[in-house]
Amino acid sequence: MNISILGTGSFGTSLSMVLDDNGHSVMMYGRSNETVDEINTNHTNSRYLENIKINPSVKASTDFEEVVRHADIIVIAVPVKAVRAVSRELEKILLLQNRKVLIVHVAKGLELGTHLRVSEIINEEMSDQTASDICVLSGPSHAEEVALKSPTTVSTASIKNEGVKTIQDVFMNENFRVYVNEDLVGVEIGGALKNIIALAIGTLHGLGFGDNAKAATITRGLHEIARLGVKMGANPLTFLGLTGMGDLIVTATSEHSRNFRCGIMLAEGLTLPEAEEKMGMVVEGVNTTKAAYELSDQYGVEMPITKVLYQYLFHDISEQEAFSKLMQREKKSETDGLKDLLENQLKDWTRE
Ligand SMILES: NC(=O)C1=CN([C@@H]2O[C@H](COP(=O)(O)OP(=O)(O)OC[C@H]3O[C@@H](n4cnc5c(N)ncnc54)[C@H](OP(=O)(O)O)[C@@H]3O)[C@@H](O)[C@H]2O)C=CC1
Ligand SMILES: O=C(CO)COP(=O)(O)O
Repeated sequence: MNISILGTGSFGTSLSMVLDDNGHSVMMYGRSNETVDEINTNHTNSRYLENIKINPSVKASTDFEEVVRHADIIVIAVPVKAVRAVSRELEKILLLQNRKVLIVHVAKGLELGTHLRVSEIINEEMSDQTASDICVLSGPSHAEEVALKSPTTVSTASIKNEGVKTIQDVFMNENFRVYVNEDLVGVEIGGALKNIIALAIGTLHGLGFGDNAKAATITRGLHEIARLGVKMGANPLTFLGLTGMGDLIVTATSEHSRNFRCGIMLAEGLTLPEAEEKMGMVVEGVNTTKAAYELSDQYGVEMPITKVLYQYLFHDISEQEAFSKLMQREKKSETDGLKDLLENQLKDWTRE
């Protein structure tokens, strides 16, 4: 098939290799002349994927119209804050070309202000005339490892449940396994909110906290992700899967993770803008912490780790204050706030 990837960052580039390996004709859209020239000439993308040779048949261009015209399937691989503008432009071009494509996005986060999930943003900007379905592809999948063909498993879900089979077929190979999931909300919420927990654990790591604290933050982090997700309509079981537990583990324990590394830099004393600047790549957990904090208020869901991280990032409370706030909360049962939600929601998802 003809597939175009919007974004020449780390993940878009690694996915271009998966798709090219699978025999598809792949074009990438990038806004930087330098990166596009490097991909076409040297078959590398040194800013985003060091020491990786990209398949020579992958082509890149700064001409958005040309890249869109190439495709039956479009992969949106830009940070969440760019998804609305890119989708709006895509809608405009596809209307001019009088064409309809299948959309799949890989962005993990929530939009600031609207709190929308990424498929909702795209759906607001695109019409039935241009998009046959809007899918997400998400799961534990660091770009650096995908590019090395290290075995990776992800899930796909979509608005109409129509395009997922095609997405599974075009991406899947012996090193890249794709599952279908019917729970779009859960898949997107798991992928977005794990970044908050990874940022928090990076900070803990940077401050020299031990493995006990990290395990506690992963476990309690998953609880609060599930609590919010379930209130938003997700299947509780999704949070035990690749896009919940799976992505949380990989992001919260890996030096590849930009969220984890950003947390370390904060613990070392860099300000948030300094840490983001030094990273030079997107740290989705920052905006998502703010959006999730506001959502937790809107849905009346307790999210103590998100709340404390929000205060630490945006209201300058010290690390010490942050962690004593978490540890000294009132006494609770471990399943408080989860049991009823899970039981009721699970019934809905298992009813035929
Ligand atoms: N990296 C990973 O391992 C994974 C990332 N993801 C998710 O994928 C999304 C993209 O991440 P990733 O590739 O890592 O990000 P990077 O920071 O590596 O790259 C972002 C890319 O998006 C481009 N971009 C930004 N704004 C625009 C815009 N307005 N129009 C066109 N292009 C734009 C950048 O272009 P420029 O270079 O010109 O700035 C760059 O090519 C994120 O939501 C991330 O959470 C998901 C799974 C794994
Ligand atoms: O989502 C990812 C791996 O699944 C990448 O995480 P980071 O954005 O923290 O690098």
